[in-house]
Amino acid sequence: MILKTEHLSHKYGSNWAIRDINMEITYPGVIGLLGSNGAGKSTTMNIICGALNQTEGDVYINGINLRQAPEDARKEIGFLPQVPPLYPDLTIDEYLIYCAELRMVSKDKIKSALEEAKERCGIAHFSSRLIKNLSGGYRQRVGIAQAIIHKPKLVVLDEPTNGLDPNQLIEARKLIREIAETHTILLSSHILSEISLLCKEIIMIESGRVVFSDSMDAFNNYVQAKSMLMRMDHPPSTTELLKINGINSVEFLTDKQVRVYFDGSHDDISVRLVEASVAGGWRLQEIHLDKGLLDDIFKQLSIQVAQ
Ligand SMILES: Nc1ncnc2c1ncn2[C@@H]1O[C@H](COP(=O)(O)OP(=O)(O)OP(=O)(O)O)[C@@H](O)[C@H]1O
Repeated sequence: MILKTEHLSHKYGSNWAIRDINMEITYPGVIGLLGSNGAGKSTTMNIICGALNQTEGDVYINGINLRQAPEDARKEIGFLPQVPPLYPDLTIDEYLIYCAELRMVSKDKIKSALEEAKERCGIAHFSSRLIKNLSGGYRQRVGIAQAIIHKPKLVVLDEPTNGLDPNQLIEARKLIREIAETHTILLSSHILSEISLLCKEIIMIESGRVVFSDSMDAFNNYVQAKSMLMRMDHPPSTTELLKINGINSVEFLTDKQVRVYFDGSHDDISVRLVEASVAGGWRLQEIHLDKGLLDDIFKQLSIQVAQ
């Protein structure tokens, strides 16, 4: 068992931020913690990493109770908080050596741990560069390097891809996948597509409670798409679209983009739409499922959980 939380609850003042969070992670890979802003992701992660003391409940890292044996448990955790704890006036080497010492890496192993972490995160060529002179993407790599320098079993990354530009995003995802080959990663995001790109398993929280915990495939089956987005050069009229079996309403977003709402299987609907496009000369350029806004998914899940 890499991570287990039992009845984890926390309140700030008199307000519960998380309530009765139970999770068990026994497998390697990337596990996604998905939730809208304020759902309780950071609170949960801060507690798991020992940065915040929970009001109630227990955390076990690799079977060790975090409250009872914090030093032993923390050896098995690497943490990249939402705001990376970087020291801008240190060089990468100075900073990572400091982190290794904090994580109680023995003196004779610090040099090799440093080289390995830098190598894995692609920052070896920047060893003596001051952190303040690095781009956002490289700072994030240093943040990940400090989280793995002591080779923990569990690496916790709080919204690690937030604020990165498209190229940095691709690089960061690649790095996270590589790290996941040897560590279990718990990664939070409020962006469903980000989680689905990186994670095979997903834990979803809303208003401080777990509303879904299963594989990404199960999640995709669970969250049924009810609409489809289409872009065409010569779209038909609303009346024409409504004649197609299964389509129950139509919304034009622009004069070329339309969202159709349907009942039944989306495979059947897409076949019908493509056939109608060919027959009617709509010049279909794009068609894809619209999974809906994350808020709607949360609502759908919370209603099911409450029932
Ligand atoms: N230090 C604090 N004092 C009081 N309330 C807090 C504090 N930190 C968080 N909260 C509240 O607890 C709830 C959960 O916040 P948390 O930051 O854990 O959510 P989150 O899912 O990480 O959101 P975000 O993605 O916006 O960081 C929110 O209602 C938030 O306002």
